[in-house]
Amino acid sequence: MTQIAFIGGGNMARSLIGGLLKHGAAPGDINVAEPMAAAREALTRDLGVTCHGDNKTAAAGAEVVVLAVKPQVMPAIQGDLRDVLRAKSPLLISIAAGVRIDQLERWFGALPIVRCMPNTPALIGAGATGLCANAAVSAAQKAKAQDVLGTAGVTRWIDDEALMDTVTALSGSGPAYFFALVEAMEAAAVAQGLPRDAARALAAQTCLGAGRMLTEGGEDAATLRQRVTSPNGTTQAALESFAADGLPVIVAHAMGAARKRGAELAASLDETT
Ligand SMILES: NC(=O)C1=CN([C@@H]2O[C@H](COP(=O)(O)OP(=O)(O)OC[C@H]3O[C@@H](n4cnc5c(N)ncnc54)[C@H](O)[C@@H]3O)[C@@H](O)[C@H]2O)C=CC1
Ligand SMILES: O=C(O)[C@@H]1CCC=N1
Repeated sequence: MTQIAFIGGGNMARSLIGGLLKHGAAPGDINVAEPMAAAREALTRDLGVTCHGDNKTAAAGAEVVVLAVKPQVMPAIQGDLRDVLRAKSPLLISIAAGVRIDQLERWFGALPIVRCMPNTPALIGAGATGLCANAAVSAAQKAKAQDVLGTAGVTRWIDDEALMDTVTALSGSGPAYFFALVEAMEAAAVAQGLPRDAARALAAQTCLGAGRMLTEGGEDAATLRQRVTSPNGTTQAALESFAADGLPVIVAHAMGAARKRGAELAASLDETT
């Protein structure tokens, strides 16, 4: 089996490792570098993977190295990894928001690099990941990256790297938009008098059902929306209120802010490295 190293053992690493293990990867083939002792213990206890306090040891011998640290931490790990990466020239996969392939090449060397953007539903195998490769990635390595991220859910290759910040704004951050909408729906229902537990259960199941119809039914969101909307009915009243309050503009602004923040995160790293 492929030896995979994760640099950073936080939320996303845990989600991706969970997916790999569910799809037949052996815990012994996965090494994780994580500076926090409590996080290392939890990863070993819960997932059976081997954890290390230093990045170099974790990455040594790996065929695939997944960089799962915060964007701001990325430049700080180059010193640990540069030599070990040069020696073996593994496939480098970065999941960091904003961080560009040219920056990764500058910090870690001329390696096969895949920049990708997964999301937290990877934890339950329902993730969505956009991937973008540099020219050094072979067809076999592309398939390998697809295998690693594919265990977490749906994958799409993005040819134009500039669009990775849009992928981040759409599916990377998207689960949080969805949760914010659910919070608002629950709060409105409670304000109208519904008990909190009923509001929570009905909102969650509504979202699950709607999500499944989108992914399993083969019809687009507009068609499904129209089917709910009886002429002059309750849904029409709500949707007209959304439109009057500018929902599409609100969403476009929010996704613009997310995309801009991704580019800013990367630019701030150019200033310091
Ligand atoms: N949370 C999310 O929804 C998503 C996050 N991402 C990206 O994934 C990356 C990780 O995010 P999270 O897992 O949410 O963050 P996290 O904070 O849960 O995990 C980062 C881990 O890196 C460790 N770390 C810190 N310094 C380190 C070092 N020098 N060497 C090795 N490990 C170190 C931390 O102790 C922590 O456990 C970020 O770059 C983020 O942009 C990508 C997609 C979705
Ligand atoms: O908020 C963030 O920066 C990360 C990237 C996408 C989701 N979480």
